[in-house]
Amino acid sequence: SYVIDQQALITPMLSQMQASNIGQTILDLSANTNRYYTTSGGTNASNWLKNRWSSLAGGRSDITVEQFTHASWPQKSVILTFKGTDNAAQVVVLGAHLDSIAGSGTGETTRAPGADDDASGVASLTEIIRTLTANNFKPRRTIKFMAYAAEEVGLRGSAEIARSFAAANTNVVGVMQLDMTNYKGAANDIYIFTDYTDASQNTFVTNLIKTYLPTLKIGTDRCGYACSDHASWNAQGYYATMPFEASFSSSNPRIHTANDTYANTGSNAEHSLKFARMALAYAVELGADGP
Ligand SMILES: N[C@H](Cc1ccc(I)cc1)C(=O)NO
Ligand SMILES: [Zn+2]
Ligand SMILES: [Zn+2]
Repeated sequence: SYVIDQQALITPMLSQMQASNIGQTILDLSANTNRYYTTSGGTNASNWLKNRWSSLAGGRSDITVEQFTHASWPQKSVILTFKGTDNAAQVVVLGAHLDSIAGSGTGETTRAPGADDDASGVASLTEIIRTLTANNFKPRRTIKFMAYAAEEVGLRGSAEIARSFAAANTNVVGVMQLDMTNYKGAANDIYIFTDYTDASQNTFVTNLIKTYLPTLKIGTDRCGYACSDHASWNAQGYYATMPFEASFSSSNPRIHTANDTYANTGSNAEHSLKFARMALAYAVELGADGP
């Protein structure tokens, strides 16, 4: 039931969220030569994020941070879990991908900052976690934040995780993917992608934006292929949504090159902040439902 009724909790949190925090995380992540799934940079970024999210979790016993080991490559995915209070069996997932790429020959010394693709998504999730923990937020449902390994090489990290959740019959009630949130290439602010996603959840997210971010303009588009990790969850029959920075034709032209930098998105994270706020509202509204 996509009821929107958490305004008292959400509205004050939205004003605490800051673009500068998102920008700093983008810089921290893109400081690695690259975050490719087989390089030391890719492993370093995973370990750095695990530590970063662990420090945000503080000493709370209902928050855990883990690294998901992938058998056939070194980069681990990072998962932070808010265990639900009285409806913990139902799970909400918010994801972004940790890895970066600059051409098929990416190796140890290849420069791939991946500031927009997808440090911007991981940084948006990080600002949500910071805000939720700062407000001692406790959801009724379990909420999992995921930074996937190996998205650029075939959505491989999210595919393994989504398959393992399906195999365990985990009741994931909804998934949101944030991949590329900081390049405002088109007229509208947030584009809801309609392929490999769920129509009724897309409507819910549209209503969240109208409720909590009423000045933002909403567009829709489609990729025409499985263009990010939401497709891994969709493939397992889970409801997914991917809000995206621009229309397909106007998306960031510098991705997958050494020029996908924070500076090339204006050295600010104002566009990402819209996505972080929308995704916080998604997490809190969906996380608020009882059994
Ligand atoms: N394929 C996607 C990039 C991508 C995704 C959606 C759109 I619209 C344009 C470009 C990718 O590289 N994800 O990491
Ligand atoms: Zn990419
Ligand atoms: Zn991406």
